[in-house]
Parts: sequence; C-alpha cells; structure tokens
Amino acid sequence: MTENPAKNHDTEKKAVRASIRAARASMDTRTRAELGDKLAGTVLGYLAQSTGIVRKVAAYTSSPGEPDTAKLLDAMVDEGIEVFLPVCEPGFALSWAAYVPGIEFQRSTLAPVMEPVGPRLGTQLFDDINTLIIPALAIDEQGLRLGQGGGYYDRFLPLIEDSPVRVAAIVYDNEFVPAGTFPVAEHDQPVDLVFTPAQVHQII
Ligand SMILES: Nc1nc2c(c(=O)[nH]1)N(C=O)[C@@H](CNc1ccc(C(=O)N[C@@H](CCC(=O)O)C(=O)O)cc1)CN2
Ligand SMILES: Nc1ncnc2c1ncn2[C@@H]1O[C@H](COP(=O)(O)OP(=O)(O)OP(=O)(O)O)[C@@H](O)[C@H]1O
Repeated sequence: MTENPAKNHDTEKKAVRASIRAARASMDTRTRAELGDKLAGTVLGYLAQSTGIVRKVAAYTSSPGEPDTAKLLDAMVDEGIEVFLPVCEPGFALSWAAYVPGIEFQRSTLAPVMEPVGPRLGTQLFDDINTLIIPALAIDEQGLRLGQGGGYYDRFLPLIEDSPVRVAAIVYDNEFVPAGTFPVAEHDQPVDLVFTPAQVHQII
C-alpha cells in the first residue's frame, strides 16, 4: 500500500492534539485559575523589562481548557498597555478589535471562541504593536507551534512578517516540548518566545 505522508502527518497531529486537550480538560478550576495568575505575572515581568515601555500588545481571549488569559489581559490594561484581540473572518483570516475591561463579547460564528464587539482593525495595527501573543496546544524547543487546527495564525503570521512585532505563544509548562514531539509542516513559522506560567523561553 502507498504511504501518504501528508495524511500521516495530519493523523499524528490529531492524536497529539487530542491528548493535550484531554489533559487540559482534566485540570481543576482552581489550578487553572492559579496558573492564570502566575502566567499574568510572568508575562508582565517580561513586558516590563524587555523593551522599556510596551504600549500595544495583541493577545487573545482564552477558551475553556486553554491557559487562562483573563488576568493577563486586565493586568496589561492596568499597566497602561493597549490590548487588541483577534476576530475570525471568512477564509480563516483574522481582524483585530480593542479590548477594554468589561467590554461585551460574542461567540464567533466561525470558530468556538469569544470575540469582543467593536470596530475591526486590519494588519496596519501591527506597525506599532510590540508583542503578539498567540494561543497554542504545544510549542517545541525550536519554537514551532501546534495550534488548534484552524490554520488562522499560520495564515496571519506571514502577513506581518515585515513588522518588528515579537511573536510569543502561551502554553502550560509541560507543553513546551522537545523537537519531534509533533509533526511540523513547511509553512510553520517559529515563534520568538514562549510564555508559560513558570517562565519565559527565548527561542531566538
Ligand atoms: N482562544 C483562542 N482564540 C483563537 C484561536 C485559538 O486557538 N484560541 N484561534 C486559533 O486559530 C483562532 C480561532 N480558531 C480556532 C479553530 C479551532 C478551534 C478548536 O478548538 N477546534 C477544535 C474544537 C472544536 C470544539 O470544541 O467545538 C476542533 O476543531 O476539534 C479553536 C479556535 C482565533 N482565536
Ligand atoms: N499559510 C497557509 N496557507 C494556506 N493554508 C494553510 C496555511 N497554513 C495552514 N494552512 C492549512 O490550514 C489547516 C490547519 O493548519 P495547521 O494544522 O498548521 O493549523 P494550526 O497552526 O494548528 O492552527 P491555528 O493557526 O489556527 O492555531 C491545514 O489544512 C493547513 O494545510
């Protein structure tokens, strides 16, 4: 029988995703909240010392199971940082909307995520965004990323290649894994940084 490498690749990715999602789903609410607090402290510590005063960050609203970003979003706003969140658009594109604490959220019709209401902004926003924080299920030591499988960020990241933004992914500590733990494709772009509750890993 002829092997189909692309298909094997997808099957293997699916298996790794399922195993990480199951582990995340088994985490109790209190541990998730504690790790969310810790994550906020770790990321704020990084932003404060990395570039002096960071003014604009693009991040995301966590879904149940993902490391909790709610504390982080509010902590950044408290520090005077302007925060922007992704909005799913047709064709697996992303636009961006401003986050302010207490803003109304609505469920995307395109993906199982919550999104802020308000004006949608395009890639021009990234001319002065300092750091883009993105979700992942796992990141390997080369900075390569296993996402939820939509392909939204894989398509978005090349669009802002020329902007000076630093790209950071958030995972739990045990999801920062050795290279080879999950398959990677030609189009996968490494992130620059990995934020976990316990630490910041600089990839390059
Ligand atoms: N919090 C968060 N926001 C995000 C992403 C993300 O991964 N996390 N995205 C990253 O791209 C984009 C939305 N795309 C997504 C695509 C698939 C799934 C997902 O969980 N799919 C699963 C489970 C479906 C379900 O539970 O209903 C699946 O398809 O099996 C999530 C987001 C933009 N916003
Ligand atoms: N730059 C791209 N152009 C076209 N299709 C792409 C691109 N990147 C990824 N895809 C397709 O999107 C689908 C999901 O890709 P992949 O498994 O890499 O997503 P992911 O990184 O897990 O998702 P996300 O970025 O949404 O978190 C695959 O079918 C893949 O071939």
